Amino acid sequence: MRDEVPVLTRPLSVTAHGKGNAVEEEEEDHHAPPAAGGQHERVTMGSHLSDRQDEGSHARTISNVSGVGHARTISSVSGSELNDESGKPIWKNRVESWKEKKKEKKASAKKAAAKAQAPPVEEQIMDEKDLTDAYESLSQIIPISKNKLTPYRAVIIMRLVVLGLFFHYRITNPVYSAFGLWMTSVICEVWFGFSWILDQFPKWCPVNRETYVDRLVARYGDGEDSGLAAVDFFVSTVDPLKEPPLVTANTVLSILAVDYPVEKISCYVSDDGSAMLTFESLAETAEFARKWVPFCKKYSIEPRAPEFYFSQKIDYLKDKIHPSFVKERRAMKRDYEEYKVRINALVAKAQKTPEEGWIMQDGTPWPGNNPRDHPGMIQVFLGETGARDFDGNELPRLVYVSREKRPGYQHHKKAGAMNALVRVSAVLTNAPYILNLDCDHYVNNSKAVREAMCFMMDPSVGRDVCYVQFPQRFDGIDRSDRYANRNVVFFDVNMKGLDGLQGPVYVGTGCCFYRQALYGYGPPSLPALPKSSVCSWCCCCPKKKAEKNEREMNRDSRREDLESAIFNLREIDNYDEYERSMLISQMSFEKSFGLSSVFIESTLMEHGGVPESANSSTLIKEAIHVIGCGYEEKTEWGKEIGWIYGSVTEDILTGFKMHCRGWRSIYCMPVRPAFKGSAPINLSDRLHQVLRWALGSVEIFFSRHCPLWYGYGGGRLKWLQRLSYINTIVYPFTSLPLVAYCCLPAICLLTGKFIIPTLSNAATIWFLGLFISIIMTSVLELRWSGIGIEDWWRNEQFWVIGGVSAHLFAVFQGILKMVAGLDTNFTVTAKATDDTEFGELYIFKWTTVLIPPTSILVLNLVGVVAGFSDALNSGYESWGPLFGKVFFSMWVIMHLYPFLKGLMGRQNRTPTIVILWSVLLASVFSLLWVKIDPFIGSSETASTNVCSNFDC
Ligand SMILES: O=c1ccn([C@@H]2O[C@H](COP(=O)(O)OP(=O)(O)O[C@H]3O[C@H](CO)[C@@H](O)[C@H](O)[C@H]3O)[C@@H](O)[C@H]2O)c(=O)[nH]1
Ligand SMILES: [Mn+2]
Repeated sequence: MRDEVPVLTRPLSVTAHGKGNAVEEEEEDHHAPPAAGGQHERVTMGSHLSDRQDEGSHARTISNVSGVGHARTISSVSGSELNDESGKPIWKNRVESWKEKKKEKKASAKKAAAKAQAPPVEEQIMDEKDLTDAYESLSQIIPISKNKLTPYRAVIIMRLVVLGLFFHYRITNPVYSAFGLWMTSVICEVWFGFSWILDQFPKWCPVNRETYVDRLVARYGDGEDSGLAAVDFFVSTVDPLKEPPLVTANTVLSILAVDYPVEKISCYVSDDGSAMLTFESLAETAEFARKWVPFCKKYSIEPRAPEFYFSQKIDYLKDKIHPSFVKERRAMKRDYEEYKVRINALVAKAQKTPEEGWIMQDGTPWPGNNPRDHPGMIQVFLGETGARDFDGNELPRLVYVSREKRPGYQHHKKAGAMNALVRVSAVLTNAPYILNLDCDHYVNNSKAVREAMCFMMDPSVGRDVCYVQFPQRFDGIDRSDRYANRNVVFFDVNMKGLDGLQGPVYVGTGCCFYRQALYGYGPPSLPALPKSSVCSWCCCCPKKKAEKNEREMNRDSRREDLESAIFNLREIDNYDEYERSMLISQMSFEKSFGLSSVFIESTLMEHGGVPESANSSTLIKEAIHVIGCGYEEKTEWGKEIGWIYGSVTEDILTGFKMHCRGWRSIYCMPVRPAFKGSAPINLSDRLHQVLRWALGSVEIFFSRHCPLWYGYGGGRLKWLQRLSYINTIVYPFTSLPLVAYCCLPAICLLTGKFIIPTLSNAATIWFLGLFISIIMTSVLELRWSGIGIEDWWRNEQFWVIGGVSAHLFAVFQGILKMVAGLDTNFTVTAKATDDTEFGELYIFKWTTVLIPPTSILVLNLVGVVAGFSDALNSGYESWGPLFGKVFFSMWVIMHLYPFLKGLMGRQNRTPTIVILWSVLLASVFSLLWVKIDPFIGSSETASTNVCSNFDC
């Protein structure tokens, strides 16, 4: 057979299979050593597209070997031989015997279980201190000092009290001359107060953590035979034109060079666009990695993404730098430039699709020519059996995966892609941990995996940890971070707060999962819930909730069965193939996991790994099977298992489900950021990103997973954690009162009315008190979190900008989607490619999202002008109330200022024009105002108000 198929010098063929399309043929001796002088030999489990002639016969073979066929054959076998004398199925006996054994075990393990019941943070701190004597723990909670936290909490309580008194005052003192305005403003204020509570209280007990990476090595060893757990990296990419291959390549290279035992790392790249460009550039990247990885390891360089490494300035005069390093670095840089040229050539070639579609280098058409209708494709590069690096060492396995897509099948965007990877990786490598990254998030700290393992592999911490989330950090953001791209307040304040509760939310990238947690089970140390313990506090538990609870119960008992299966597989050495499959199908795992017994079996292996007997060609076939477009039909994928579908922010939903099951997550912030990504820095792209996130939240709000009502019966979500999840899904709705509130000052200025009546002494105190407590909470928050005031202010500004534009649109789109079933598409955020520094910042695309903030801005500017001209006309006594209103209006304008800047584009180019226009507009309006003045009657009443300068 080997003679018939030409030996590939470039692995430009892929394994593709599906619905009678191209069917692959396995290279029989794939374990053969790399071809002599095969500098390009990178195929490991690689395969060739079949000889067209025996396609038919081969297709039959496949369906015989694949899990589907297998399971079917088995279930048709008559049951007699599988039953014992009493007619009971053998597997059932085994389950029972196992359950008994487990009971015994449980009694002895009770103590341990009691301790593992996730004690509150304070206790945990104590515990950990005690434990340091017994053994060195791999991480520690560093509590925030009492003298920072206590005043913070005191001020929060104070603010809450003052807020109550303030509302009391506001509601009992209506402004009859402007009742509508007053009413609107009070409603808005009540909503703001409510959303403040949602935002504030989850930050009640923030924590910091510290990891001890060297202790990890001390405990588990390093290198080939260390006890470190394996990790499967997932990288998602969809559109090589928006997500440049070079960006993805850098991510991949940084993963392959990560500081971790090589055979424990695999990198799966999901190509949702089925682009030959992505595939070919991955092949180039695998080749380049053979030079790049040994270089990184030899000199311990950081970061290990070449683009970012070489753009760093290094000081050659530092004494530590070795001359050989300088030489090699220069050579490496040249190699990288050449590699870049090759990638760019591929990109250039890919700009125009040939009419007959893409042809691979071996002359066969690219199976993915139609991205909406193509077979699943898999190609393995490097790895155990593949090409070695230039020093002769093994490299991590790199797998290209493009899941099957067919018209009429939902593919569920990123979540669907991730789930396909979960299954492929389970079949091929089955690492117990999964680390997922967006294509533009490279590994910035080569110890990142070790950092995660400090939690995951620590028996005192890791048992109930579903994931370790790292903060998202970014490159290439303008120094002042005009549009709050860094999201510092979220990543350094809110997330630390959540870490003190049940753990940070999952943000879609830079997150290391425990694979078992993705399979829909609860944490191991929590017992199955007894029926009575549910709803201990919700006395009015309706029937529906009880039903839900029951479902949860069933899951837990199913888990028991699953565990029994694990037990069986381990206890019995010479178990029978048929019996095993019987066990699996009988226990209806297929209903949740789909029809792949290979995959289901992999889920039974808590510590990962593939069975040694497994033959790589059957594994590849099975891998193709599990990325089929119909695989998830009538299963629980996306509902209970894996990444959860139903929202464009699949990340929030996925993390939420895990927390509901009682898992906890960990927030890990190494000093050197673990991962770094890019963010859209121009206004329009940024607003669209925020729009998508907000839309995702609205989708969750209207779904069955709404945190307001989901998961009470049997759920294990802590209530402050729930509050925070509620906050993440209701925040877009704050846009409605926000728009109203931003228009109010302008309307007041134009009509001469005001929303606050004459102030009494008591009222002045409440206003002052509120004002001061707001400032104080912010200041104290800055103090414990260590973020800068500028970051905080940018966040405030962008909260208003996003609120009156993107969030508003998200609310309407979300409602439209729910009512009319209109679907919105996932617009991938464009990644920065512009070489000029911050050139992106000034790109300006006009979109409808910009209309509301522009109108609000203009309205307020006009209001201020009108107010002044009005005051000029009416004399001295009207200046008092004017200042109150102008202050109010300025508050809005100040918040929208970055937006104004964005509208103006590059400042040093267009200032004159803009100034001209604004002067023109302003004078036209003020002149008009003086002439017409339609509100002359009402301004009399307004002028009697002695209004304050304090507003909120
Ligand atoms: O059909 C799709 C669409 C997107 N993606 C990938 O999803 C990732 C995120 O997309 P991007 O456009 O970069 O979105 P961002 O707003 O930058 O991403 C943030 O927000 C998303 C939720 O909306 C999360 O999924 C991301 O992890 C998080 O970084 C990228 O790697 C894409 O390649 C797919 O794989 N398939
Ligand atoms: Mn992104």
